[in-house]
Amino acid sequence: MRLENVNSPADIKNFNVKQLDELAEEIRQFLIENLSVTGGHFGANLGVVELTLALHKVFNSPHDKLIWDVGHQAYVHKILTGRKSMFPTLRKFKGLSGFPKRSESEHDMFDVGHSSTSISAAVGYALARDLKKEKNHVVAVIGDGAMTGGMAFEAMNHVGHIGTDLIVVLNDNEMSIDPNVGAMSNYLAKIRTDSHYKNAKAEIQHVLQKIPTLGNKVAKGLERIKDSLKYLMVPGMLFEEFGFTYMGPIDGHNISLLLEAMEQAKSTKGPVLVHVVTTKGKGYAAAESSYDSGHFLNPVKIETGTPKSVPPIPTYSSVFGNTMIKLAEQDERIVAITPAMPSGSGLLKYAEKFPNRFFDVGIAEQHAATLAAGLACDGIRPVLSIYSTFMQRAYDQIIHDICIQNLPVTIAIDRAGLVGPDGETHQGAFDISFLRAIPNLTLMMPKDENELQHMLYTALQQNSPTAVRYPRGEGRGVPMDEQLREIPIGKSEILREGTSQVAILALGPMVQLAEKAADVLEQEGIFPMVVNMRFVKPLDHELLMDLAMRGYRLITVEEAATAGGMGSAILEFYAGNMISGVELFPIGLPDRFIEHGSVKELLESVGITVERIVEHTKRLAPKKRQHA
Ligand SMILES: Cc1ncc(C[n+]2csc(CCOP(=O)(O)OP(=O)(O)O)c2C)c(N)n1
Ligand SMILES: CC(=O)[C@@H](O)[C@H](O)COP(=O)(O)O
Ligand SMILES: [Mg+2]
Repeated sequence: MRLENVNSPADIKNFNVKQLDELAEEIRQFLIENLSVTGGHFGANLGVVELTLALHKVFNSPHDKLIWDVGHQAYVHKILTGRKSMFPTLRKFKGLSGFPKRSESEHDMFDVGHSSTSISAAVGYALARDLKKEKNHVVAVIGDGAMTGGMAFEAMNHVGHIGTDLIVVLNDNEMSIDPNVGAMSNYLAKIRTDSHYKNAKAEIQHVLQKIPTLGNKVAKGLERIKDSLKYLMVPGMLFEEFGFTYMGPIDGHNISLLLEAMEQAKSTKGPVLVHVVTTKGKGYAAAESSYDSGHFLNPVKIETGTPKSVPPIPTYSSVFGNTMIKLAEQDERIVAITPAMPSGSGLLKYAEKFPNRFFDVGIAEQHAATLAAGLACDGIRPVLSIYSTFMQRAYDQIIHDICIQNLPVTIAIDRAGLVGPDGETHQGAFDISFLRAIPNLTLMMPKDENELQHMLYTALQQNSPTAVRYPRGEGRGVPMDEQLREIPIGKSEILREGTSQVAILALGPMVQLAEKAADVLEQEGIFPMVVNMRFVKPLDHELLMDLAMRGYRLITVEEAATAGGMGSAILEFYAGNMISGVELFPIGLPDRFIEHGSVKELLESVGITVERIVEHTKRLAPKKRQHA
């Protein structure tokens, strides 16, 4: 067993190829054993075992800087940098993060989780090195999916301009979370598969150099031929035109070829791109073949495949996907757009049914939003399906391209609220705060999966931008109405009238918490009003006015940043209408980034609990007059 003696990159520096291959198999076994218990990004990590070994053999982390893109494939990097004993706590509360984090290790150069940031960060490190006149290697490891992200091209454009020494390792496995899409993916496939590309570059350059330089005219003509030959024959020309020296494609599971390539990259001046071809899920058949090789929550289930005895409670995403099918059947103007998350967003069945009305644009949230705007300008009803956290990438496009033009775009915001194990980079904490300030935009959230389908239907009846936010995971298991109905915009739903002059104003799944708190309070003689707020914008002004006039004290509960959230909006409403003296206690996410863990643990850690709602409702409820 070699792995037990590997606790830092130094421990593999003297390994030969055979020993590294043996270690690779032990690491694969380690991943399978550990991830079948903890879950995590299984396929991506199985695919980079040899690549990560080669990187840590050739480069000297942390003196040399290894920067991971998206970072979900950095488990092997963590195993080699002294954290293998922490894997039983992977993605657990207060345990090992699923992504590189500078606070976790000196070998983690950049906190990641959102795609396509690695080359920009690497340029930063390279320029810092140059400014300090230091000597080290900077390596960005980016996947073919992440390479479809615009930021990657912004960074390559800059690198090509400054020409600093930088190595980009492109890990090409033809997969994003789902199969990769786009012209970039097709381009890479061509390079990958065309055998004659293998040594074309060397041969071409050898032949071209042999041609004697003749008179000016002929030379110019030859130059043009050389260029067109290069375009035809030399792989990676796209990257060469960005100023990179392209090397590849290289078998990403052949350690000796990888070592050779990394050594060559190390000794090449200027920007270098090493194109490595791997198989996602390598070494675990089910992960190699399955769509969901992006991340298995528990690979063991694949083998046992034990169906659950009780039909599972549908997830919000699956209800979204099923509702999209229903709506699209009724209205041929409807199309669905996803930036690279078809399966996660519940759109696979929809895509099968309506292939011409489904657009997976790759990791390109900005393009996805403005694409929706363009479609809406010309009579189409686009539904932009996007995770709350990734929507942060498209904020300007939502303002500038969708809302200023007041276009009928529906934004289906999935993963709104805490997502749990993915941690700080993925919590859907901020969308209420950054969306509700935008004029023309309607923002609503259902209390359960049944109300989600009605809200989606309602959104598509509007002629203006409408966002529906809903959480990750299962709904409440409530019955689903057959007939979809329109919910009056800006109208909340009073679930319990109550009699105690205190109201709990809850948003989305927080309604469930509010009702549990009301049950506890009623045992103690306090009968709060419980409201399913439904809308963050526009608020139910009539209800809020009525509560103020009747002297109600208010508790707001939202699984979103308190700063700028629904509670803030209500306070602004009262202030803006010069209504003073309304006591309101906002319960929401605190002013810090929320780490990884289960949603239940995280809610408790931030005080979004039944107990805290009870505590503050009791504090605010008017005291009963003691009878003499
Ligand atoms: C901005 C952004 N959009 C979407 C995602 C979701 N996401 C995580 S990994 C991934 C696919 C990355 O594919 P690739 O870079 O090829 O890595 P692989 O999983 O194939 O190793 C996506 C779309 C993200 N992390 N960030
Ligand atoms: C790494 C990444 O960004 C995605 O794989 C993300 O982890 C998916 O999240 P869900 O599991 O909520 O679909
Ligand atoms: Mg990939």
